Amino acid sequence: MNEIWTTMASMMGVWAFCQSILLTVFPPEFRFASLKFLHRVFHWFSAYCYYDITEIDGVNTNELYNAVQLYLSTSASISGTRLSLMRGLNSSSITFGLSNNDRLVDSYNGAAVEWEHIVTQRQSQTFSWRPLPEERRGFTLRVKKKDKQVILDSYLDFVMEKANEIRRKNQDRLLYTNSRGGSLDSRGHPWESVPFKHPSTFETLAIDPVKKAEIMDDLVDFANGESFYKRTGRAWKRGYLLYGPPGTGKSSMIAAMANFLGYDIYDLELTEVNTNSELRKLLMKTTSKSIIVIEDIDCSINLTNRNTTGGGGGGGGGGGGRRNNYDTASHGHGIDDGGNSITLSGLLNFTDGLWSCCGSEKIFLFTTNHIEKLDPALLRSGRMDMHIHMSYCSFPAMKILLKNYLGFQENDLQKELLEELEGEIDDAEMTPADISEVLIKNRRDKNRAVEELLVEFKNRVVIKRRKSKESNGDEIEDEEQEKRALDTPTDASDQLQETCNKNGCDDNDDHDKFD
Ligand SMILES: Nc1ncnc2c1ncn2[C@@H]1O[C@H](COP(=O)(O)OP(=O)(O)OP(=O)(O)O)[C@@H](O)[C@H]1O
Ligand SMILES: [Mg+2]
Repeated sequence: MNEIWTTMASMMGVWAFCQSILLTVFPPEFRFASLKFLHRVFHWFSAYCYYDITEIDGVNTNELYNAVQLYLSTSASISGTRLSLMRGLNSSSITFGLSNNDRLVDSYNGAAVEWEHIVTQRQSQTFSWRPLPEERRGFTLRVKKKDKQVILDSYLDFVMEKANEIRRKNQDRLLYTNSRGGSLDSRGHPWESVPFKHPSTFETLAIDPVKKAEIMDDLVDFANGESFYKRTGRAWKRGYLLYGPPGTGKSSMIAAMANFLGYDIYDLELTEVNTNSELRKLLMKTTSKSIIVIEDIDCSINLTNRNTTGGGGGGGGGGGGRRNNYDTASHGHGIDDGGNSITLSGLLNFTDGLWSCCGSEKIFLFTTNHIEKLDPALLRSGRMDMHIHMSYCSFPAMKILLKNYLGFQENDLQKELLEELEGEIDDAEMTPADISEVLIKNRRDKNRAVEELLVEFKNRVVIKRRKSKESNGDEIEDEEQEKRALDTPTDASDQLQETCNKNGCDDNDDHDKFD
């Protein structure tokens, strides 16, 4: 090792000596050409080659730079003497880094490499579409020429992989949003992020335990499926569609999935994105091991017609915004996309096209309250691999809520009470959100909470029966009116007119009915 350093030092000495001779002896016009020549000769005889990894590559942030910085932070913490310490906004731990113009030696498969961190002031602001940082930062990697191949083939991949591992370990997971639409910030990112701290997990999620186990197994298979996806020639991604009424836990399920897998979430607000190419750019800037979510897909843009480029059509809940009411949303007609020209085919390409596999290990997750409004193209296998119905609270799911909210185990409750609850719950059609409200309200008195829940179930069943009786009554009345009209031919046209006025049909339909 010492010998290498001695040789290096003497070569550097020779190089410096030659440079000083050149600068003093030769006239200025020869200096540049001679320096270039000497430089070449020096590198020709040198046993090393050098690679520069700059922080900003053109206008984009160089991910390799960030990865190297993070990777070196683990080695630097052990061996460095002068280190810069960092704690990221979203990080829960401190990382170490090389100070400006400091060096660090690393080894990989028996090959020694040297990293140097180089920071210089940016001379003058060159023209750019966005402001660039004041400092120009980069790493120089020095590798022996004989080790060049091994370093280029696998060391840099190893560095990237290790950096991702460190990032996941150090950093709290992030929730990204595209609130700026598709425009980029000064480091070229279209996404803004905040720490993701949603407490929902599969333990707290009240859904049927068999369904829960199935979903968890599917997620584990996906996360461990790198070789499977490679072998079968499929992009390493999976699509889930969560559908069901509001308050059944669709958003809670997304958070539980992210917490279970340790993935970041990209919450894509489609109404903020104007074009298909903006959508593609957003996708390109998502990282691996992430869940890309589009909530309320039926309300985001008009997705019922592949050829429609926004505006008109019958897709959503109106206004391009989120809908809050399950019942009223179903009557929405048309949609004003406010200049949004994303098409269904743009979205399909986003989830399924060539671009969807940039980066890997990504989950696409759509939610909707109205699965019947979605285009079949969006639902076919391969796009949305698993359709998960989030339904009204079932008896097994209710037991999970009783346990989580009140600390009840199954044996803590009287058998008769449990049976009564079981008998009513399906007819009551209450969502887990409704049930948890009752439990939270009465959580100081557990027994009262359960009694109140039973009362609520019974009330709902009564209301539901009354409503269905009323609507049945209306139907019977209509039928009887029509029958009377047919039985008394002289009054028929008047009677029918009355029925039609009530139901809103036009003159042409009348003839069909009579026929
Ligand atoms: N299956 C569930 N398990 C546990 N808690 C639930 C479940 N469903 C709903 N909740 C509770 O109800 C609240 C609302 O649930 P959530 O936002 O996940 O419903 P959602 O299906 O996404 O509704 P929306 O369709 O309106 O977006 C949450 O705070 C959560 O605590
Ligand atoms: Mg939701």
